[in-house]
Amino acid sequence: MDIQFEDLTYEVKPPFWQTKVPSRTILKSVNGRFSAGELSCIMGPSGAGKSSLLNTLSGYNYKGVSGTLKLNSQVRDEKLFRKLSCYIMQEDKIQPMLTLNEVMMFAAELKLSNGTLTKEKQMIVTEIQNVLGLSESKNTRTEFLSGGQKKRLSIALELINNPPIIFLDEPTSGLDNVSSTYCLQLLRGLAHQGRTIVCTIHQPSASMFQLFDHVYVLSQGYCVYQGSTDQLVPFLSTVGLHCPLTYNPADYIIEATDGEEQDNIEKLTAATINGKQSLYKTRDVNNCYLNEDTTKSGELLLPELNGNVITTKLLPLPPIKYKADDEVDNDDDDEDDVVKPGNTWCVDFPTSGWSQFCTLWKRMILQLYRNKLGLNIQFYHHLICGLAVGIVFYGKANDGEQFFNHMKFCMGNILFHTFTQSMVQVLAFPSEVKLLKQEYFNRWYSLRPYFLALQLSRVPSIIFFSSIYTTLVYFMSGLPYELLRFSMFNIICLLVCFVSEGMGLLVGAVFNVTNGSAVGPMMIAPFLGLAIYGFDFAHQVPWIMEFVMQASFLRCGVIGLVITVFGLNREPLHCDTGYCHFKDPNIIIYYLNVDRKHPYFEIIKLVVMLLLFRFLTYFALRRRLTS
Ligand SMILES: Nc1ncnc2c1ncn2[C@@H]1O[C@H](COP(=O)(O)OP(=O)(O)OP(=O)(O)O)[C@@H](O)[C@H]1O
Repeated sequence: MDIQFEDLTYEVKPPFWQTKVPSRTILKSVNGRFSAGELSCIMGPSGAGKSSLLNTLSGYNYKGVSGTLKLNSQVRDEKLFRKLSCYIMQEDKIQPMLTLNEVMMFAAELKLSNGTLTKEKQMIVTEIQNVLGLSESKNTRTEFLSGGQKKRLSIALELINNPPIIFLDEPTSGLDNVSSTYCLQLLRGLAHQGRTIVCTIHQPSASMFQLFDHVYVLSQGYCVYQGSTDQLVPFLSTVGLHCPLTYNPADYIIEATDGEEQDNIEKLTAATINGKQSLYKTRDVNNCYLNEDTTKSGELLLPELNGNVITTKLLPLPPIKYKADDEVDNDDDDEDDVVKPGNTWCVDFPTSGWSQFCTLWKRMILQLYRNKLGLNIQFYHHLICGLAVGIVFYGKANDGEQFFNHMKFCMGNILFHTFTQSMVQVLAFPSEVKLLKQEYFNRWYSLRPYFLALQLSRVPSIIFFSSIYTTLVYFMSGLPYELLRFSMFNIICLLVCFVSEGMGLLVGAVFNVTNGSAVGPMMIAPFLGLAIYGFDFAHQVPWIMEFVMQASFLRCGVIGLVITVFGLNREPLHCDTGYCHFKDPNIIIYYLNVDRKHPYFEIIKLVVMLLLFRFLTYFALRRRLTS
């Protein structure tokens, strides 16, 4: 499938509050073509606009983009194009805590249709592992893979559903020369089977440069060369730029077009008519380069890696029919697309929402269970904090003289759950969002099943750890051995956990770790202020403040605990000094002006807040994934 672009402009506007900063044009009416069966690269000096062009062509950037994008000479349908292409980002974002084979099998579960048997999925996965030289590491956990293996795994994951168009941002970054060459040879082999492979590369060595069929050179947002690698030097000579024989042509053109060589940029842009003019080597009758990497027996010969020559069968590309007019999908709702018969590329999601949910849930549970260090930290955190709070308030729950300690006990428990659950998500979720963004962009699954799996996968561990803490503090503090009271105590603490987790997820969905770790506590602060406001003058709190205080889930939790601890027909407390003002628990309840409140009402409010934070997180994620 050939990609063409005409008068492509990409303009970045400053944020609305920076009124004096002008908008910036990154790509300036560039033109070009990337053909099927070729390994193409976008080159240029740093800041030339390579990543911007790749992001624009892949559909990753769409705001501020103007011009015409075509597929096989027809204006492309973006939605269909997304199904035909995949984008492998520079940073290798790979699911942690799983082995290479498991990661690939989960990807196969998500990317191959429900009708494909597990045996067949494993065969496809094994074949790709063989082709990409990953079979020896298939049982290695992804975090222990080398940089080159990670890069090949990123490619392997996207090859599972065999897309005809692959975009890669800097596939060789962070790799040594041998691994880079191996990676490019691999991509060249895949391209020569009929795929369109486009990657950006900063400055390839001479040997790497020769592996590309087609190069597109950008400088300052203009196209300064487009054509085959072997035509570059003759082309440069026509405009008076003579590349010495011993010089790497890639280095030469980058040096000749860096920011200070304005004349050269203008000359070359004019000569290529900003990409409209291209210089190709001879093609065969099928308008495709002769495939020198493919042997007659249908095997792909890959270079030697660690002493082994990898010879394997090709990953054939199925025949692809593309007729933009026929295939335009007018359904606006991404989630409800149906399979169009006869063309497997037209499936929005190859698996059902339920199947996506099950696969994602299994993957999340496995990752959670494998994260032994994380589980141990959480276990000891809850155990030690539970013991510490239990010791501090040991036997005090029955003491009529300890009014302030009773309040500290209720608030302390709520604060413990709030900080524990929210901060874990604030710190952990942003990295998961990056992974989600890549998988979502490459259409592995839709957001709804992911979100549901995310919510449900954490429930068992939150219940388990929270119960350890609450059981310890409940019994060590000396609260009555009553099932209803103990259950209510647990439920209220659990609901605070879930609301706080939701708040942490919301912050993690919107902000990165650095900003989130400031915003997270900042968000808790007003809720905390509202939670403790007015307890010592509860009957004089103005109605407006009473109304505002309802918004604090911490207050709901504290009131819920106060009523649970001192309400529900609690027996009078002990009093050793003869007179204790708060000996009767009803006086505490009255003093705090919660005598007309019921714990069930606080529970309902907490459930509403729990749902509210979930909805906000869902919409924040949706916005993040589509912006
Ligand atoms: N969203 C953005 N807002 C402002 N400037 C941007 C934005 N995206 C890109 N730029 C600017 O556009 C120019 C081109 O960026 P781009 O990342 O495409 O360059 P590049 O050729 O890939 O560079 P490098 O090789 O250094 O990665 C840079 O000067 C960059 O600062």
